[in-house]
Amino acid sequence: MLCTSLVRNLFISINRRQYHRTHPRILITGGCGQLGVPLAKRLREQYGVENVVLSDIVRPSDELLKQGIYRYADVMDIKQVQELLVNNQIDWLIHLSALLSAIGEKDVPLAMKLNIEGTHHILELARKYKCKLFIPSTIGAFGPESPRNPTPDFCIQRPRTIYGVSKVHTELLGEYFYHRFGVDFRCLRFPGVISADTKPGGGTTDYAIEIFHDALKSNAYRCYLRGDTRLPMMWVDDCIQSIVSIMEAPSEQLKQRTYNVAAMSFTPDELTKAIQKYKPNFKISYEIDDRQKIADSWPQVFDDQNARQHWNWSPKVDLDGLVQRMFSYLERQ
Ligand SMILES: NC(=O)C1=CN([C@@H]2O[C@H](COP(=O)(O)OP(=O)(O)OC[C@H]3O[C@@H](n4cnc5c(N)ncnc54)[C@H](O)[C@@H]3O)[C@@H](O)[C@H]2O)C=CC1
Ligand SMILES: CC(=O)[C@H](N)C(=O)O
Repeated sequence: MLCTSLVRNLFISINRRQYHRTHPRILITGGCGQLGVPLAKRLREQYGVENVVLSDIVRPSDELLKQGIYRYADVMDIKQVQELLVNNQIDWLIHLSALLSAIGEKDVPLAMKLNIEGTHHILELARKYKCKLFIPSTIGAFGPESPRNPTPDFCIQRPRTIYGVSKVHTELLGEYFYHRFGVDFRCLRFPGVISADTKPGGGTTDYAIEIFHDALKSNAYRCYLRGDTRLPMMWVDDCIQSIVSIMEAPSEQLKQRTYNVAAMSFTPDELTKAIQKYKPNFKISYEIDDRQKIADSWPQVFDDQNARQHWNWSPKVDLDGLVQRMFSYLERQ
């Protein structure tokens, strides 16, 4: 009798483990921002609505609430995230909360607290509860001394923003936790991500989103970066696909824990020309601000050959595809 029940329990536990492997329970922090909303949508389609918990400190829209589970969690308070991890039997932790580059320079103490202390909490919880962990990094993790065209995965990194410094800290600490404690840490350095249905959160690359809204509203845009400022960019669906791909990649396929991912690079002048194919009378003017200095210290072209070779990374959308998608999404709204 005892033996039968032991065998049955063992069976249930093996089945549950297998189920969690194919249907991981996922917690996203900072999930109401530009990347979290489309990421939650994609993960819910892939692994089941009930398996994805979206968390943030902001009040979610009614539409977001309808899409699945939402919980309040401030990453500065480790106990709030811990409670969610435990109560929801989380397998994958996707940590998106951060202050981006431009907004981070406006409130350095908050950026240090959120981007550095918040990340310490997440790393500690991933270690304690053996969660697979994804934290994005950025082109902003490089600085003026880095090679800018192209910028490889491994080169000098001396960023000059608190955002960049906090992301280098995340990359190094995540890799340390992988080597020292076996935390399955995975990290991608993203270019500026372009999307139509969620707003950008205060970065240096935001112009490449704002320009479409203003093109539709007034056929004109005043840009805060010089016309020849080349930066790496990516359509949001490619960004979301890269997260799913790296999370699903078998551990032995990953020869490093932090990878560059790229899709395209363009300047405001080049983006203007691509927009004028749809709106021939569109005009751009320039009023340069502090963000120029940040952009001038960042990569112009990202070298992502390791991601392509190790886990078959391959973006789908180029500049013309991006412009076409932005107008078709925004015109429908
Ligand atoms: N959007 C982009 O172009 C890029 C984004 N990334 C990275 O991707 C991640 C997500 O970026 P986005 O979605 O664009 O940022 P976002 O600024 O749109 O969203 C960040 C979210 O974090 C939340 N948050 C702020 N304080 C919090 C706290 N104490 N506890 C919990 N959540 C808090 C905010 O409410 C917000 O919803 C960030 O780590 C960012 O560095 C990296 C490269 C490019
Ligand atoms: C590239 C990023 O990390 C972000 N969009 C920013 O401009 O700060």
